Amino acid sequence: MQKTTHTLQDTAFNALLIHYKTASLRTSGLWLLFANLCFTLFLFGRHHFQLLLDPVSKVAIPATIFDKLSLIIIVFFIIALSLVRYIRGMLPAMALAFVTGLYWAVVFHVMVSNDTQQQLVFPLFCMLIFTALIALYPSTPILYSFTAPLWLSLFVHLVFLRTTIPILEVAAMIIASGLFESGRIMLNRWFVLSVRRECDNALLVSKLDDLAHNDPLTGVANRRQLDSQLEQLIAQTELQGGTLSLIMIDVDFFKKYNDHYGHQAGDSCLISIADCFKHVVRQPTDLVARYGGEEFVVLLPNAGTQDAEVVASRIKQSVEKAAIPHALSQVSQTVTVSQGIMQWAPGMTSLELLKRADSALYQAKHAGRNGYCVGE
Ligand SMILES: Nc1nc2c(ncn2[C@@H]2O[C@H](COP(=O)(O)OP(=O)(O)OP(=O)(O)O)[C@@H](O)[C@H]2O)c(=O)[nH]1
Repeated sequence: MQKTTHTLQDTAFNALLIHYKTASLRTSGLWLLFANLCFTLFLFGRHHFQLLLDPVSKVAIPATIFDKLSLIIIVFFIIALSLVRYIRGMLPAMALAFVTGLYWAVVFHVMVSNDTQQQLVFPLFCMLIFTALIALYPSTPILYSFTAPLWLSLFVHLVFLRTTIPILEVAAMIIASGLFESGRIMLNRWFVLSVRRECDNALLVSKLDDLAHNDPLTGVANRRQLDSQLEQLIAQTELQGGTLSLIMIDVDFFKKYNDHYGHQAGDSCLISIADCFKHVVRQPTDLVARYGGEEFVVLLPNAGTQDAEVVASRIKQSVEKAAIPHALSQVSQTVTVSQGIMQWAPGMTSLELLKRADSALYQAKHAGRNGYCVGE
């Protein structure tokens, strides 16, 4: 039982985690693509910045292949920005992240190969990976799809394409990697923890709601829910017209049952009887409630006396079919119930309706039990 509850809790938690991951990645993915577009625009505009900042030297940054493809790249980012909300599933998201990361890896390669632009690479690399970290930390596979080509291109360049390995730059890259990975783990833990808290709170609220509205033994509605539902139904029927009936049910010779079989068996008997009631009413409009002790009430909206009598006879049959042995009953060898039916009439309060149903039940008891009487 406890294992089942744990599995249900885990399932709820996993569903919530996926929901929040998707929602968060959808928003932050947009932001990341926008940041990428800004970085790209900066790169394409850097010739003009350079000339603006240093007009005397007139040293222009040489154009690369990317400057020639600038329009295509900007259009790619704009399309990706407008498509991001339609992305469903992990693979397409990873593919988009990978293509974007690959684009930057190639950009870096071109920049590193071009001597005058090398100083831009490391700051741009750091900005990109930390921007990606902020946006994509809820999903490690998507984050790594984006950053893996970047790490790889820088690593290959530092280690294989240089004549001597630049120790300082390698050290800076290792520090950046350490900060990135520890930051990712920390942010991810906070994310999972906050979703876990949210899930626990939701479960707690649902448990409290259950306790506030349902009877803990039988699981049917409790007196509080019955009272509020009855008031609502009376107000509704008064306003819109229509019919409303109520059946009050009492288990026959239940004191004797308890005395003979014990209180625990009495509890099990009440659970089985409540199950019988639940199975014979219309769902979800009718309401089965525990009125108190071994008394139950069935509320039947849009039902007149005749409909209620049909339900009462179904209840009788269902309880008989359950065949719960009752050695001390004077009317049967199994547990039986007596029922009082009352139809609501205009002007009748909920208290009056319950009182009249109770009188009808009293009549049914006097008439020999294991049956029902209709109140007036
Ligand atoms: N096991 C159990 N017994 C309960 C519970 N609530 C009430 N009872 C018992 O139900 C019995 C009700 O007894 P009575 O009101 O005398 O009614 P009865 O014995 O059914 O007699 P009749 O209604 O005349 O047929 C009492 O013994 C209560 O202790 C419960 O939650 N569990």
